[in-house]
Amino acid sequence: MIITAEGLSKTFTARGRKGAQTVEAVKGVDLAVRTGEIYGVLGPNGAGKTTTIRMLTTLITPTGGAARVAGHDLATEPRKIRERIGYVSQAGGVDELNSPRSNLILAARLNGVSKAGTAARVEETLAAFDLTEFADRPARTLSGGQKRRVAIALGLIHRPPLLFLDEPTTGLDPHNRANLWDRIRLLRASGTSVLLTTHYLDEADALCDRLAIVDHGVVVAEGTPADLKREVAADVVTLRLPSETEAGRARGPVEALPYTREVRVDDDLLRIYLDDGEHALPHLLRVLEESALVIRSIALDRATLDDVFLHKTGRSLRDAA
Ligand SMILES: Nc1ncnc2c1ncn2[C@@H]1O[C@H](COP(=O)(O)OP(=O)(O)OP(=O)(O)O)[C@@H](O)[C@H]1O
Repeated sequence: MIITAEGLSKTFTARGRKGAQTVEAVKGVDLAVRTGEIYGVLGPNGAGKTTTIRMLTTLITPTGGAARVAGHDLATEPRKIRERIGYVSQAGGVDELNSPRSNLILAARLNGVSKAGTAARVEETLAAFDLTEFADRPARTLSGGQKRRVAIALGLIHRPPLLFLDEPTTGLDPHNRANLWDRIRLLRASGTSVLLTTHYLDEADALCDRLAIVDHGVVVAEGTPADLKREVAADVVTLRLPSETEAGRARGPVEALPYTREVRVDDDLLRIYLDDGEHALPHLLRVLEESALVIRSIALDRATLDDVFLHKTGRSLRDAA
């Protein structure tokens, strides 16, 4: 394991005009991240993802719990941890007035790359992130995607075995997101372990080997994307009925069917979780017709991580975000 955390927690005390207020940002998180995997922490805004990353990267002290990161104890060996990790914050840490090359030279020297080795390391890193062409322009003149690549290159200049990425693709267009996903996969292929936070369902699904879904400072589910979805159901049939009352009326007959795993009513929508939607659908419709229920529309989809979030928290991650 490259990261293990047990009961990690953080309570902030914010002092305002109304006196001191405490916020339990993280409430006892357990994590086990394997060496060489891309591990995702998925959750809505305010779930405690950044706070968790800031604790694991030694930037803030936990209120409770313990962790080992890259082979060292968080409480007693923070300096050793810092030598072995890279961290790319949401803000990115790129000095906009300076060029990618100067940014990288400074990061290399700050992170203990030898003076003699710095020039070659910087050139390699610029090339690996397709930055050579813009290496000497002030970073403020770069596009969002290019700037993000500089930020990640900065986190990797000292070749850490573990990289933390806080919301790496937020604000990027689909092309740049896909490009960054490929780069993160290349990192894994070269043996680097990656912990990233995201609130994008598709990102967690497509990119992460395993993930923790967090909400209100706790882990509500943990596993591979496929296992998490399988736990809920393979398929989701969504039926739109004329009203919420009608949807409620449909619930009983549908719940009674042997292959139904779970049914949710959401306004005039009836969401039915089951394992073989294609085969169940004709039967399902017949049962509803027998109950004289009118169906306005039908959709059959594979279960998503949003269904997992809904199942665990009662809310959709899309709404929660
Ligand atoms: N320094 C602080 N003082 C007080 N409260 C804080 C502080 N930092 C974070 N919080 C609170 O802790 C909670 C978790 O915040 P955190 O930034 O970890 O969430 P997040 O999941 O990373 O959200 P986002 O996706 O918006 O970055 C929030 O309610 C936030 O307002």
